[in-house]
Amino acid sequence: MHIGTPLTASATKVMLLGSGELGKEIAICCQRLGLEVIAVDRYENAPAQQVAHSAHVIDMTDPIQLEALLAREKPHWIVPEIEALATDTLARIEERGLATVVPCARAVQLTMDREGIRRLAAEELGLPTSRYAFAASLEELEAAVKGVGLPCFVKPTMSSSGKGQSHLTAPDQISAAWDKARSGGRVDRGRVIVEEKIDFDFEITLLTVRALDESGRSQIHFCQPIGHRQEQGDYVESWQPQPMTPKALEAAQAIAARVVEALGGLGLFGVELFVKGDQVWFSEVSPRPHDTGMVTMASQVQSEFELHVRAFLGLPVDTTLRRPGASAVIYGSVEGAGLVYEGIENALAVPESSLRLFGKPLAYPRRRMGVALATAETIEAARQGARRCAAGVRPELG
Ligand SMILES: Nc1ncnc2c1ncn2[C@@H]1O[C@H](COP(=O)(O)OP(=O)(O)OP(=O)(O)O)[C@@H](O)[C@H]1O
Ligand SMILES: NCC(=O)N[C@@H]1O[C@H](COP(=O)([O-])[O-])[C@@H](O)[C@H]1O
Ligand SMILES: [Mg+2]
Repeated sequence: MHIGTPLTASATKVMLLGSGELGKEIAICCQRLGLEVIAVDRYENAPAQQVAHSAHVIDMTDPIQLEALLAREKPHWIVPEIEALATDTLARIEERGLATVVPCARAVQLTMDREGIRRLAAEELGLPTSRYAFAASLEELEAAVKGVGLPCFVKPTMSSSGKGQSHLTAPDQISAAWDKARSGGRVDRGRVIVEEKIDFDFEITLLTVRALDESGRSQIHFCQPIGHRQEQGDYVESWQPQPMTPKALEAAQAIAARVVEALGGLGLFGVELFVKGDQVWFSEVSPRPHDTGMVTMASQVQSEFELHVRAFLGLPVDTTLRRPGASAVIYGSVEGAGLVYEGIENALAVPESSLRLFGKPLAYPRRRMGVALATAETIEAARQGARRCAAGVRPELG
């Protein structure tokens, strides 16, 4: 299928690389449009694999395994869902015209690595970011922290959801931060980024969609900003819309548009920004739906997942907010296999609430196992609703 033409019987195969909670919703949206979904992940029975036509378990960072699977399945679209992938393999597949990588291989390559996206944003595009430096040894890290200044963050160059991340307030924490970054990322590349801590009023995810218009030209669409609260580098609560000054919104949209245009391709991007008054800093970007954007399943006419799928298929998109909404994370709380949930009747008694329990086969206390969603007349009421709904759900070992 060529982008912009109706779906045809000859191009209907989507391969998801990563099959977590975000992939599960992408899979459902693809299936609603009649596509075949092949869900791939590093472990069996991952959330998207439970709703896909077929599933594979491989090490997606291994180019040989990934290439062999792609050669066997021959998908028309490859939809990366996590960062840790053999992205050079994806670039080769795209170059040879064998499949469309969503949004494009370059965007996936640049964003999998904090160094790639940070250098693009700060050095090539000249966008405002925190001060930063990279380090490849404990000695280099000590020098980098000195240069950037305290307080700061140390993060593995390849990681997400706060994995391997440390917040440093004193020099004697540097060595522990180095060890944590090396062991806690999804892939140890032996390299870390040090970032100055930005003293923001709030942080947002600006979901930005690059889609085709009726004449086949690409166009940028923005969702309303999503506010969120993070603990230990991982999101615990999000809401939409996040009120901000017209100047800050304008700056946020200008930054997001520049980043998304520079990355290229069709799809939805989660642009993470820090805001203080009218001032906005670029933090990072996901070339795919964002965890904080799960709120859009309740708050928007089309969720971030539907927008992603529509955009890469060349279909029309609508980013309209339907009603103020919020999401609150449900953690595993316990460790073990086969989690069951008590209290769902009470949780769902919250007006305008709904649940997404992901079905991850294995729980541990800080693993995200589900989210509660709620809408209401006001943002505050929606946040309260989502929190109450989440608190009502009690994960237990079955
Ligand atoms: N330079 C910074 N200044 C202030 N806060 C920061 C900075 N870097 C990270 N944080 C805080 O830590 C959170 C997680 O950081 P970041 O987004 O870089 O990690 P991540 O592992 O990519 O997480 P995710 O995959 O969930 O986006 C941010 O949302 C923010 O709350
Ligand atoms: N911030 C990125 C993010 O939220 N990614 C989501 O978490 C899953 C991994 O969860 P797991 O670590 O519990 O397997 C990923 O597959 C994706 O859906
Ligand atoms: Mg982030």
